[in-house]
Parts: sequence; structure tokens; C-alpha cells
Amino acid sequence: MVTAYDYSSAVHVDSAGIDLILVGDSAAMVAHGHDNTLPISLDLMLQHCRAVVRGAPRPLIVGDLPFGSYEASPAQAVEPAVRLVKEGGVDAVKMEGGAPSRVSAAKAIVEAGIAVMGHVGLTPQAISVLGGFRAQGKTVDGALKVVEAALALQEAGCFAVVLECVPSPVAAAATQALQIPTIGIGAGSLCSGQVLVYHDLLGMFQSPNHSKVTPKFCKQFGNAGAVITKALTEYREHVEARSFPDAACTPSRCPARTLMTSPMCCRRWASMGGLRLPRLPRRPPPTMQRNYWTESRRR
Ligand SMILES: Nc1nc(=O)c2c([nH]1)NC[C@@H]1CN(c3ccc(C(=O)N[C@@H](CCC(=O)O)C(=O)O)cc3)CN21
Ligand SMILES: CC(C)C(=O)C(=O)O
Ligand SMILES: [Mg+2]
Repeated sequence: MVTAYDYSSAVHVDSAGIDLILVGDSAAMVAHGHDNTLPISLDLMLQHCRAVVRGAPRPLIVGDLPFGSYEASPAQAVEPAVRLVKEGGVDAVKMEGGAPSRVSAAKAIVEAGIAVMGHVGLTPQAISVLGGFRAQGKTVDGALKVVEAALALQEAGCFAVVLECVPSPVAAAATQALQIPTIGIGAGSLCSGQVLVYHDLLGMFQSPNHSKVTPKFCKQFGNAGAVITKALTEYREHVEARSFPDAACTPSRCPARTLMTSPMCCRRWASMGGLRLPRLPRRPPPTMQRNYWTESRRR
């Protein structure tokens, strides 16, 4: 399982043959630049879900219920779940926590006809009570709490449970105790499956701002961030040197000597043999402009 938040990333994840996509509330952090997952709204999650659904016809798509949309009561939880499925187009929803009230909420959503994925261990929406993105289940009591919460969610009808940031033996014990699959993140290799955030595994989440919120457990399977920065730098340099666009990237001039904007007309003209007109003398590069825009933005 990998997260996706937009059409293009969903196409990538589908093309790679990955079974499940999570439209995670981690979008708040990687797509919107917040320091935690709390600020994202249900409306924004719905937009992300719709974009992902358009890009990924094959994988099972799970949408995160955002913070604040489902905690008040089991009855309240059904409404955002229905919206994620009905308006967002997802196949299932995920909700955090294993306290009795959350288990009841999961049960109510399942009874409404919506498949629910649980999420225990480090539950980022509870950052306020956890005191940060801290590993969970590190004491005997904590480990028992994680396994018992997972069992309760299974009992409530969840079809799978995410185990986030718990010691490997705790995740292994939960996986053995449960009949439904466990999906680990920072929880060792003995879960039924694994999930990672798209930008983390591709090396695209590298803003210095975010070093404190990037999980240390993530392995980078690629360095797309460096590839993107290199390509953008080359584009800028070529534009500044006026070596882009070259003739191959520019339609030839219209025989009627009007400014040509229709590529179709240009292509037809080129296929007829075309007419090479002498190049116009170059205008000097507008060196003032760059300073003007950067200066005005700083103000
Ligand atoms: N980009 C991104 N990747 C994620 O995996 C992710 C998000 N965002 N946002 C939502 C949550 C937050 N996550 C996090 C963030 C940080 C740590 C982290 O720093 N963990 C420490 C443990 C620290 C401790 O035990 O006290 C680690 O060493 O992994 C873990 C999970 C996982 N999720
Ligand atoms: C880290 C995963 C499990 C998640 O909930 C998210 O990306 O929002
Ligand atoms: Mg999440």
C-alpha cells in the first residue's frame, strides 16, 4: 500500500502494480505543508480522493477520515464515511484509534455498509495527547493495549488494521492474533503488508522545515526529489540562456506572416514543404524583469 493525493501519483502507484492506495490525511503535511495532519478538512480530503480515483482504476482505494470529522459519536462518524465513498469515490475508509468510542464508530460505519480499515499504535491525529510522533507499544502495558485495540477493531468488523510505529515483536504478535491483515509502517517486516507515504519512499519530502516531522523509519527507494530539482534547474538555465525553446520546440512561422498560434496550421504548412523565413533579430533579454518580480514579491 502507498499513499497518493492526486491524479499523477495515483497513475504511478497503479502502474507499479501496488494493491492498495491510501488517500492519507498526511496530505496535510506533504501536499499542503502543515506540520501535522490535524488541519486538513473533509472537503479537501474529498478533492484528493476524487483525483486519485480518476488516476487509479485497479487498486483498492482507502480514504482517511480527517481529524474532527468522526470523534464526537458513532452516529457522527457515519456521515463523513458516507461522503468519502459517495462523493470521494473511495472503496473504503480508514479511521484512527482503538478506544471503545472509536470501536463503536467503526462498527456503525461497517453497519452502514462501508468497509473500514483501523489504525492503531502511533495515531498522528492524537499528537496532542501522545506528545509528538512517538513510537507506541514499547512497554508491556502499551504492547497489550495495541494488540487489544487491534482485536477490538477486528471484532467491530474492520477488514484490516494499520500498525504504525510499534516494535516489530508487537506488530508480529498482533498479526498472529488477528485473522484480518495488518499493514505496517515503522512496525517491522512481520505484518501482512506494508504502507509508506509516496513522497517519503520516492525521496520527495525533503524540505528542511520538515526534517522534524519526517519519520526515521522510511527507506527511500528513489531520489525523485533530486531528479526534479535538477530538471527544473536545467529548464531555468536554458530559458535564461535562450537555448530553450529551440527550433524543434517552436512551430514555424505562418506563411501569411501573422503570429502563428495554431499548431495544426503550422503542421499542415510544414507538411506541404513549408517556407523558411529568415529569423528575426533577437531582442536583448529583459534583465530588469527578474529583479522587478523578486523585489516586488519580497515587499
Ligand atoms: N511524510 C509523512 N510520512 C509519514 O509516514 C507520515 C506523515 N507524513 N504524516 C502523518 C504521519 C506522521 N508520521 C510520523 C512522523 C514522524 C515519526 C518519527 O519521527 N518517529 C520517530 C520515533 C520517535 C520516538 O519514538 O519518539 C522515529 O524514529 O521513527 C513517525 C511517524 C507517519 N505519518
Ligand atoms: C501513514 C499512513 C498510515 C497514514 O495514515 C497517512 O498517510 O495519512
Ligand atoms: Mg493518516
